[in-house]
Amino acid sequence: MSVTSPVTNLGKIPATIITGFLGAGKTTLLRHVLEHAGGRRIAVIVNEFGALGIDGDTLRACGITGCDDEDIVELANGCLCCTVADDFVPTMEALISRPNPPEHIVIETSGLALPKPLLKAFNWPSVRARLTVDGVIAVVDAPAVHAGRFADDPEDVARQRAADPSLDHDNPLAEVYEDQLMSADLVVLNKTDLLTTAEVDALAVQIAGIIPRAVKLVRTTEGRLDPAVLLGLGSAAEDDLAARPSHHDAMDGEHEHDDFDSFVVPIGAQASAEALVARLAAVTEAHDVLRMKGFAVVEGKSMRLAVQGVGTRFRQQFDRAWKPGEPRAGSIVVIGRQGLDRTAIAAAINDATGAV
Ligand SMILES: Nc1nc2c(ncn2[C@@H]2O[C@H](COP(=O)(O)OP(=O)(O)OP(=O)(O)O)[C@@H](O)[C@H]2O)c(=O)[nH]1
Repeated sequence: MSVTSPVTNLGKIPATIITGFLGAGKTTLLRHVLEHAGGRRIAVIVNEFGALGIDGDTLRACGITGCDDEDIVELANGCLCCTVADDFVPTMEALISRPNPPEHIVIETSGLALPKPLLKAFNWPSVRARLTVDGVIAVVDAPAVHAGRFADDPEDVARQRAADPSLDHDNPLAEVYEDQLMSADLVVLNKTDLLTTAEVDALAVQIAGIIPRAVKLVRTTEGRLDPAVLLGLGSAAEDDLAARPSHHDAMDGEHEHDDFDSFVVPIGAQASAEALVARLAAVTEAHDVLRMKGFAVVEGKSMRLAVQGVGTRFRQQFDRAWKPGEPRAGSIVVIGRQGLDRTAIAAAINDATGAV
């Protein structure tokens, strides 16, 4: 199957931005795109909030034919929206200056990144001359929205607004979520397997109410969408910034993700995958962790265990063999609101007795 680009911005390389909150399913969707790219040369830039490049590693481990390691560029440890000048622009310049430049670039932003500063970077002269934003895709974790994870506590907002009338939200997750939606050309309502059709219908209406433009919304599970739906939107979003309002516009350089914290916990060899995941889920519950992901060594197994947690929902799989010479060491990235008790969380993750 082939994916076509629009004729607008002729000669420019199209770039798709995939945004969406922590754990919404961005990497899963991207992996599906790469698996169904039909031979098209796609370069990927993955940005993560945590200091370990888990997403890049996950994509490399998938063994997609035609997807070379050099086509996956990681910008770890920071949010693209803060490191646009230092990291993003030079990376894009290097990609498009290759002797054999990519036909399409897909950028997976960190779950906490605000897309607007990234969109603005497409107006830097060196970038604008060769690239155009084909589209911004916002991946939404349908069950997380349904559970109210991005909602404000109305009483809390009323109380805080009494002191500060300019207050918008009390929940920093709400601001990141809304910013990501408001920048979108296409909304992907993912993880619909975990809700009823009526619940998904209600979410679609709720989301349409947040976005001030008519934006297409598609529903899916495991990001299983035809790349022809995702690539080739031809939005030239860099010319259309005013239509994509952001909380950040009024924030004068402050970033919502200052409200979040991330750290890495090294873990020893595990007696069992199930016991590890049960322990991680208990720690998540006890400490209100938003996201965990990482790799582990399991005794007696030649394969690496990949672990993914979104809230208390965990998945694990042996994703590939440990490579010769690769240190057999496990680590888990933990992401949550500021104020996480790092010492207690690290101790509980490593406590085989199960105390949290
Ligand atoms: N039940 C269910 N789980 C899903 C679906 N899509 C993705 N997942 C799982 O959700 C978890 C997070 O998926 P990722 O694709 O890593 O999410 P992400 O948005 O890239 O995460 P960050 O990069 O950390 O923000 C993984 O365990 C996925 O297997 C889905 O449609 N249904």
